[in-house]
Amino acid sequence: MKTLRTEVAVIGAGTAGMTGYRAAKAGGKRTLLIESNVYGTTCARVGCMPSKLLISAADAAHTLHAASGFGVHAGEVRIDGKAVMARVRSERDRFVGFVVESVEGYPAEDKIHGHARFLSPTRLQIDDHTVVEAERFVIATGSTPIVPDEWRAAGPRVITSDEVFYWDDLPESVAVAGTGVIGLELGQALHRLGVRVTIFGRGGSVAQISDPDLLDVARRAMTDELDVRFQTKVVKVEQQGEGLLVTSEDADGNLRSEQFAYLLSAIGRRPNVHKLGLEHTGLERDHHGIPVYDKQTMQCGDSAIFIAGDANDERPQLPEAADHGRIAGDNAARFPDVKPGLRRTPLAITFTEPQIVTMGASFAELCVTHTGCFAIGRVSFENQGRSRVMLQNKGMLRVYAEYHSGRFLGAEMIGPRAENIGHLLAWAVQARLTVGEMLDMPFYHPVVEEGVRTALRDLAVQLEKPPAHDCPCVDCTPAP
Ligand SMILES: Cc1cc2nc3c(=O)[nH]c(=O)nc-3n(C[C@H](O)[C@H](O)[C@H](O)COP(=O)(O)OP(=O)(O)OC[C@H]3O[C@@H](n4cnc5c(N)ncnc54)[C@H](O)[C@@H]3O)c2cc1C
Ligand SMILES: NC(=O)c1ccc[n+]([C@@H]2O[C@H](COP(=O)([O-])OP(=O)(O)OC[C@H]3O[C@@H](n4cnc5c(N)ncnc54)[C@H](O)[C@@H]3O)[C@@H](O)[C@H]2O)c1
Repeated sequence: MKTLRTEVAVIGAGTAGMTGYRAAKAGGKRTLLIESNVYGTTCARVGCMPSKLLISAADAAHTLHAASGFGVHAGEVRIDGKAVMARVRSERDRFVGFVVESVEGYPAEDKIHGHARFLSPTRLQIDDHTVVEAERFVIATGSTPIVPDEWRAAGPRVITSDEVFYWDDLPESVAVAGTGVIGLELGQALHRLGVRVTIFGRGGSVAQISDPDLLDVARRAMTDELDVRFQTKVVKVEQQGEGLLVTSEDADGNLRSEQFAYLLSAIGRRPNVHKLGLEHTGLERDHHGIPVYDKQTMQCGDSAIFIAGDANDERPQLPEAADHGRIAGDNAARFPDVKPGLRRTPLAITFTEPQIVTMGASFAELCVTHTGCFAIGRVSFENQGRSRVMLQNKGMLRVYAEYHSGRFLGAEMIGPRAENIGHLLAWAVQARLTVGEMLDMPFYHPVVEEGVRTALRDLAVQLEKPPAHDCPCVDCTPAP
């Protein structure tokens, strides 16, 4: 058994681990980066990039279908599944290549391959070949898709997003479990590429939306196009021939069994904190087993251990993993003189059509932090000028601001160009603008942003009224 001594050990070479490694090195510390799997990160290999590649192919197919609404007829649309998947894989490999190249640029003596597990607060076991003794640690171990054991038992046709981007061809049919971000993004993309898709939602949630009024609009938008069955659970999965027999149960207890080529489990991801030997660190952990940590410094208690990225489950998105990693690596180098790092305004985008975006404080969060003291403005995109012009007139924006100060707090939206509007509004939240200041900004014509102005004007009117005796959260039941 080899023993290595270092100042900082970073566990996991994903986005958070790579930025953590670079920050600790920039802080002047001898740093080891430990990875148990292949290099390339979840984002580039099986996450953000390949999913957006698949969605772009689906958008191309959809544009052809939607063209007839403008009187433009493209003829018969033919989707070559092998060509679609070949582009997804080859472009994905290109992105992965850049990441791998970066890691290859790190000095060989800084990298160890193997699964890391804590033996004590200062020692790690790497597989069965090395013990690493370190003064400080960054846990950046990412997350893993959840698949219930009883589904897994039905064999290899039960898959997760990890497998989709290795397909050579598009399958005939896919059942998707989960109406979260992954279920809706991939479910809609596959549907638009000609795959028979049914999406099962055990409740009524739609991606990250928490505003009940918006949820209604979003459920309608999704069911208008897709076979989404809300309040319907997958209760049994059996292997049948080449595929699967999936039995579901709706809210009235009706059972239905259908054949699909695959079942895609998109019911969430679990932080990789369970096979890390955390019980040997003395760290306090929450009920999910995640060490209790400070969201500004990423420090676990007052220890020399920091946690970053999906591993801490705070905001499991790529830009957050990078920020967490930078803060954790920097503070590992500075320990014990840790300092708060830059945390940005929350921004989450679901790349469905219509796109879904939340930024700043969500409706559900405001119901806790601003009970009775936030106002709501809204706009529907159904009759919004530019949205109708583009035949994308679906969705709604709900904007929130604080009474008295008029400060803009956040928004939730499903609608056209939401990825861009989300950025605009997130910047306004971070700049601590008031609704009045936002309305003083320029708005061109005819643009979707004029819809934002309508919502802000509505919000300004609501802010003029005295706060309702009823908290606006009377209908604030937790998102199902
Ligand atoms: C299908 C999909 C689509 C997504 N799309 C988007 C998107 O559009 N936009 C967005 O912002 N985010 C998106 N995300 C989320 C984003 O990919 C993740 O939040 C981000 O990649 C997490 O980075 P990370 O560094 O925390 O984890 P990872 O990149 O997973 O890195 C963790 C690393 O730790 C290693 N590891 C784990 N345990 C150990 C151990 N004990 N010892 C050694 N190594 C270990 C793992 O092998 C892995 O390489 C998507 C995710 C998925 C799955
Ligand atoms: N565009 C993006 O930024 C993007 C894209 C994909 C993934 N991601 C990240 O990946 C994370 C994981 O995505 P996800 O879609 O797997 O999780 P999610 O938390 O977004 O959604 C999981 C869904 O599964 C449902 N569910 C949970 N248990 C279930 C069960 N037993 N049966 C049926 N349904 C069940 C939940 O109600 C929820 O609707 C997200 O939180 C997101 O941060 C981001």
